[in-house]
Amino acid sequence: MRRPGEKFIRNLPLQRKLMLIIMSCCTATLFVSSLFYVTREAKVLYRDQQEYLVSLADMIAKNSASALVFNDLKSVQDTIRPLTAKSNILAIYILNQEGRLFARYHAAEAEHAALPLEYLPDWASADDVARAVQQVTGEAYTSSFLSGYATVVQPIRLEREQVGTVVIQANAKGFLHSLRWTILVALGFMAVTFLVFCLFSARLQLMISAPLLGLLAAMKEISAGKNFALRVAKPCDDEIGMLYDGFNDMLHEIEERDQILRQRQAHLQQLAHYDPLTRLPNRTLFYDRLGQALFHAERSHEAVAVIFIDLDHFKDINDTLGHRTGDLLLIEVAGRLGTVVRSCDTVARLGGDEFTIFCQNVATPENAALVAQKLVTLFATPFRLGASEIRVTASVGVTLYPHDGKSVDELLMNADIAMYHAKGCGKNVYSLFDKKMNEHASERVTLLADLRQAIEHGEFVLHYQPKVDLLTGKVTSVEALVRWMHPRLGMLAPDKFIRLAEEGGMIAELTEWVMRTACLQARAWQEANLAPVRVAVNLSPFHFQRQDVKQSVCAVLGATGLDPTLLEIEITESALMQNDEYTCRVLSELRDMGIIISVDDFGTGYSSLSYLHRFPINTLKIDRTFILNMMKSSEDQAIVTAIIAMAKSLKMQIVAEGVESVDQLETLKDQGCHEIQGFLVSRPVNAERVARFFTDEDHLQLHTAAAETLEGGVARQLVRGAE
Ligand SMILES: Nc1nc2c(ncn2[C@@H]2O[C@@H]3COP(=O)(O)O[C@H]4[C@@H](O)[C@H](n5cnc6c(=O)[nH]c(N)nc65)O[C@@H]4COP(=O)(O)O[C@H]3[C@H]2O)c(=O)[nH]1
Repeated sequence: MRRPGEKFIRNLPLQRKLMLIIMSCCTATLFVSSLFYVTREAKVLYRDQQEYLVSLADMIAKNSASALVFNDLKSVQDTIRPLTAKSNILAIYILNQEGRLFARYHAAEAEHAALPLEYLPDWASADDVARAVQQVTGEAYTSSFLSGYATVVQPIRLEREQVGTVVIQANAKGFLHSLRWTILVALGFMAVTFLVFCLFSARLQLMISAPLLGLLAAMKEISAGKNFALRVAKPCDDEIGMLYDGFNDMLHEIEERDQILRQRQAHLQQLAHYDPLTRLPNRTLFYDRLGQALFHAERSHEAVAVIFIDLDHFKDINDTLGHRTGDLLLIEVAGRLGTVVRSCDTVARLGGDEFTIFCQNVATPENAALVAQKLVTLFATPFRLGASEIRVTASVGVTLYPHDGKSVDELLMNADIAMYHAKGCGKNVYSLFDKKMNEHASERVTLLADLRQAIEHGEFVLHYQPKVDLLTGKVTSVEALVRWMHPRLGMLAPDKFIRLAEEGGMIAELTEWVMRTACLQARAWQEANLAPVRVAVNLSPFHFQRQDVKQSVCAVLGATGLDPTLLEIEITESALMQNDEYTCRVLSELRDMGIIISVDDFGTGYSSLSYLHRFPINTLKIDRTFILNMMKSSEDQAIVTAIIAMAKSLKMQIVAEGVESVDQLETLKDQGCHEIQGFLVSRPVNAERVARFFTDEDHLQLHTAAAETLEGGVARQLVRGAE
């Protein structure tokens, strides 16, 4: 337990503590040395006094011994009289051999009550005198000195025989006087030395405490200003100097860590608020800024336009040209978007190929539309990425505060809906938000829920479209195309729900159902003794993102017992490019099993024709848009010619999709296309109706003849009537 004084001392400032220590030590030393000095001086004085009295007593004893023997009082008195003139001698007593008072002499000054022999009468008995002398002798000199006098008792001897006793009593005035002076000198010395010590200790404590206090001041300054770049100048080379070195080292360390911390904080700040790729504000910062802009707009009654931009077919670019190119494109796009808006507006990247912009103080919806149009036009110029040039378009959705919505979430949702609307309108356009779009959006949500149920309840049917060999006119295979028998909306085409199934994560289940049904159907045709017909099934690119494509195909083949050579798998160009190595491996394995691999919608993607040979592809299906336009566009005609030539050189089968007219058929035939698929032969029809095509009839001859003999429109109706 600490004592209160200890606590008080501990809490004293350093300077005071040092002063206290130095002064305590000095005072104690002074006190002890002065005490020693005074004691020693007192002893010397005392001894001098004593020796003086003893020498007087000896002298009296020597001079009065004979007179005492002869009882010569007068001689004795003569001997002692001169001594009594000395100021310090109070009384002298001579006792004879019997111990009785023989002679006495008192100093002239006033009686000294303390003298023990003073009141002894002259006739006092020897015993009384002896007792009085005994009492005097018994008193220590010291005490008698301190009590104001001193007494010396000396025997008077004559030839070794004691003939009397001399008692001298003296006052201690001289001794005390000298002692006082000695004490005064000691005190004076102490005072002067103390003063000198004070000055010295003040200086000394300053020498010790100043560097420490300097360090303390520097520490306070650093902790107040957080300026870790500050350094303290070392005042000396002792332990305190080492403390300064340590302090500086520590500051250096802290400064370095502080710098790293600041850099990391800045980096984290950047990561938290900015998109690392494009350096545009990210979703968090955009939400924050838009929130503030809306707050400001509400107070100043201004309108704010929120714009959602989504690149069209960006995924295909990523899949076919690689993610590096995709990233470079996004950076370029971000740069271009920044050129359209004012400095007070914000361009952000929400993720993927989605960008958002808000423009403050938009006077009218027309102004917002103007900005949106500018944004769409931005994409008219191709993007130059290194050596290659990429054309990409964007769909833009615009919504207005406060007209369309008041909150950040609402506005972004509206802009998103408007953007989807623009995509639905054929992409590369902008669309202003309309409340009706919301209805579409909610319809989409309802349809998604319906789709989930449809998969559970099996509300799908397959239609089949034949592919016909251009040389023999016979059906080579049929493509299975799914339809949804919606309980409320009737039969829905795949474009109404395939994307939904992909986005809703249901495509794998749906594809498996399609594959199983198509394989079962092919088996059924076989069992009905029809010529073996191959069925082609579409595999979604999303399906390829799962790592079990082969497994699910094998499972279906195993379950249905269909010969793998009677199964064809159609995948789009983008699926082919998506995961190069994996896709290539899976397709090779499937082809090794005898399954035919076709590339669907060929020509719409970004695949480099030169590396097609690396994939295990049997067939290329030229996209129907080229077939549709080839009779009017020489460019499309050239593309079709090039695809056919290239496929031939790679020893691939060529199928032209969407053949509707005899002209198209003839042209394709002339160019050496192998097969056609299209309304000219048949629309997709149910299993029962498609089976009619599995005879040996030359379907091309049939349709061509019908088309040639009748007027174009009627001919087509007839041709389609075959469905
Ligand atoms: N204008 C015109 N169109 C023609 C002609 N001949 C055929 N078509 C249409 O072209 C589509 C051919 O299928 P696709 O290119 O694989 O394109 C398919 C395919 O990509 C996808 N799809 C269909 N069924 C499935 C499926 O089971 N799974 C997956 N993943 N996708 C499917 O939906 C797309 C559209 O299918 P459908 O609406 O059945 O549309 C079919 C067919 O009706 C023609 O002469 N003129």
